[in-house]
Amino acid sequence: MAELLKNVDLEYLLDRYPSEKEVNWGDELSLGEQQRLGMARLFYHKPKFAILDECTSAVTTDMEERFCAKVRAMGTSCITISHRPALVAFHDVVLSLDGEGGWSVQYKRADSPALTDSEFSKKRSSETERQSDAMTVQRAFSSTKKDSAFSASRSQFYSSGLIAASPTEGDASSLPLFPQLESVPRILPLRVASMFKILVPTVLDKQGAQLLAVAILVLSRTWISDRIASLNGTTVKYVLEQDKAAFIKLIGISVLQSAASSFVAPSLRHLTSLLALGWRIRLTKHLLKNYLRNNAYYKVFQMSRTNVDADQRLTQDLEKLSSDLSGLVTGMVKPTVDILWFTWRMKLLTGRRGVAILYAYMLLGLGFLRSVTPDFGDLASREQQLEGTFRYMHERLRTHAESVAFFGGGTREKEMIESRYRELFNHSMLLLKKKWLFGIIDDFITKQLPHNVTWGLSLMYAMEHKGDRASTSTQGELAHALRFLASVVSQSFLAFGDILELNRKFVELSGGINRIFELEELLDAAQHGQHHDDSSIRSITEAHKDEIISFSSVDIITPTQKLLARQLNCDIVPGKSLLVTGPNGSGKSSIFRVLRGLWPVVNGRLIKPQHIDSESRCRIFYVPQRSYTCLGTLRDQIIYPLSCEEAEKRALSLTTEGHESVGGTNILDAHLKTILENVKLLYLLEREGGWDTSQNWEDILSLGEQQRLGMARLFFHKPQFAILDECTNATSVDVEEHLYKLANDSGITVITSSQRPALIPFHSVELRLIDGEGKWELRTIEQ
Ligand SMILES: Nc1ncnc2c1ncn2[C@@H]1O[C@H](COP(=O)(O)OP(=O)(O)OP(=O)(O)O)[C@@H](O)[C@H]1O
Repeated sequence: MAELLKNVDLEYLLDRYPSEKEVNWGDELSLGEQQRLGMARLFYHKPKFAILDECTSAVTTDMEERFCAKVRAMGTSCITISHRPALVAFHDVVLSLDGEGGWSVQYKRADSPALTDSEFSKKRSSETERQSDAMTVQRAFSSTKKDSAFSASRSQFYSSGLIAASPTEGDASSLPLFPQLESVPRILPLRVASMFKILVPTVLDKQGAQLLAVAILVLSRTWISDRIASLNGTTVKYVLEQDKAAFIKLIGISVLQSAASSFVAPSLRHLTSLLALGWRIRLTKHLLKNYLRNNAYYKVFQMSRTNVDADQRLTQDLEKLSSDLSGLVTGMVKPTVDILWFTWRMKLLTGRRGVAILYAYMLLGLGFLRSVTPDFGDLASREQQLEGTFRYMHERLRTHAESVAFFGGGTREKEMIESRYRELFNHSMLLLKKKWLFGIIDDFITKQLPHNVTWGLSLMYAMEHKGDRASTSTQGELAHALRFLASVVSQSFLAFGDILELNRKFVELSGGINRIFELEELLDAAQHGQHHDDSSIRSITEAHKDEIISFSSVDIITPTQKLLARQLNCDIVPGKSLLVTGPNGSGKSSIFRVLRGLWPVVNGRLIKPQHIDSESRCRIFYVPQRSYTCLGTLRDQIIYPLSCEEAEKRALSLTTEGHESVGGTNILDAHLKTILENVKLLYLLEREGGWDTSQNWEDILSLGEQQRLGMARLFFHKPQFAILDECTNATSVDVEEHLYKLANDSGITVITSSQRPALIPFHSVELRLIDGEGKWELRTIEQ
């Protein structure tokens, strides 16, 4: 394994991750590192044929060359999809598709005539834009036919002068600490208190009124149960006395009571569900407020020490918590009211002695049950966590379905999913077993044994009852009282059982509360951390001429405390674009993370214009390495992160007065159409059926198309500074140059991370990250 990693220059990963601990590789490795790991996988499998689909677009040309040479030496035939003309030297056949049904095959044979420049230009005049894209690689193929090496890179035509460099030595132990996202956990009662503040801020609000209605319905249900219990006893009395008239009257009352009971039970269920829904909305709103502010979602996933499954907590856990809570309201009010009510009834029937016996039994039972109750809170919380992991595995498969299918990795994925499922299954089995065993004891103490107590109390009542036992009326009275007593005692025990059940529910609920409020505290910490970081970033919001991005002695450090650039000093002024270069994993994207405020400035000073100016225009816009398509229409893809209304307003503000009658949407669409034309994606508009088509854009657009859409987004926002993080590496060199020219012409100062020499002419300054261990150099690019 070490040898394989050495082949792809990744041996340092062995030191960085010495233990077998599971790491979120997608988050912690740069794209170039991931691509190199992919190549290591290829060297491990040594196949006869390899399909390489733009899989080295983020590594340097040198490294790519080495890979190709090694794959050849292995005897593997490659089918490569690439926009890099340099790669054609390693291939014998080129298949060019023009995206409009046309294709051509060129063989690398010494006797096959190469297309001359004049032939290319002749061909070009009859080409559509997309066909001309396809010619780039063909041209490169023709020109490298006889060379085995790469053509000289354009970089050699540029000279450079040193402006600044990293200090030579540095003390690793004096590195400032990367602040981790951490919260001080609060104790459960405090968490419960803040939950109630969110759920029921005042009795007069909607949820307060619903709570009150639930309490009233519960009270009436107890009263009706009492009436029914009393009627039960009276029926026996009238049957013994054979009093027909009284019996019919009783039936009438009973029908009325049943009707009331039928109204109360479903209404209570309905109100409980309403309450749960209302609470879920409140809690979700409360959490989302902080979750989606100041990039807290990013910090929770990337910068917290613990693995927080925020998605699971915000969805399923929240739903369970709110329904459990609303269930608890009825579950709590009912047995409390029942116990009080029936104790009073009991006292009337059996006096203090009966009540004392009942309570003595209840307290003993409760004490015993508490001592044998397993920790259902922890068990339930662990179950929710395992459910979250299991769902995450399926989500990952959905996101990476195509890559997994290309690898034929179904069996391996099945194993991984099954191992998570087994964990969940085993835990659920354990929980079920504990619930079953506890249920047996619980049932015995709260439901079965109490019969004996009932009998004891009945005997006590009968012995104390004075009267002529031979007379029918006394017998009827006694029968009535005994049935009533039995009902009262059994209702009391049911209530007692409910109270014991409450104990279990409380413990379970505490698990849910802990999970949700742990997230709430982390989000809170993320918000406060943000303020703290901001204080070290001085945002300049003065006149235009002062707008500048300036790093002064800023250490770039990863969350795992690895130094990438020591005391970086670098100024970016409008009109002087910066090119950031360096090997994979040297920290190019990390500088952008610090600049965008995702990672904190741990020391030194960073000056940058405010992200959004007073006219809500973006000053610094970021086009990421991994393209992002949002949910929504084609229009939404370009105007993201603005909403349609905001974009229309902006389009209107850009136009002259005469256009106002045309309408915001039309003006916006006309503007967007020009942008699509510029990034050579106009065909999408026709193909997808207009601006309002909603698609799963990530799946239906190729990577290159997604990258061009990303650039269209940049041209729509037209910021002062644009951070372009290898965001055009899946497009052809021609298109890439065209896009950079457009950015230059639009007055956008770009800060680019790229491995492509062709982009050098578009920049004035180069920041070289030399070894990914802190060394850097700032150089001018002289053309
Ligand atoms: N969230 C993180 N936690 C820990 N380490 C990280 C994290 N993100 C990046 N790194 C590490 O920091 C180093 C620099 O990463 P960065 O993404 O800045 O590289 P890069 O120069 O942009 O690479 P590439 O050319 O491959 O895109 C890498 O070694 C990477 O593994």
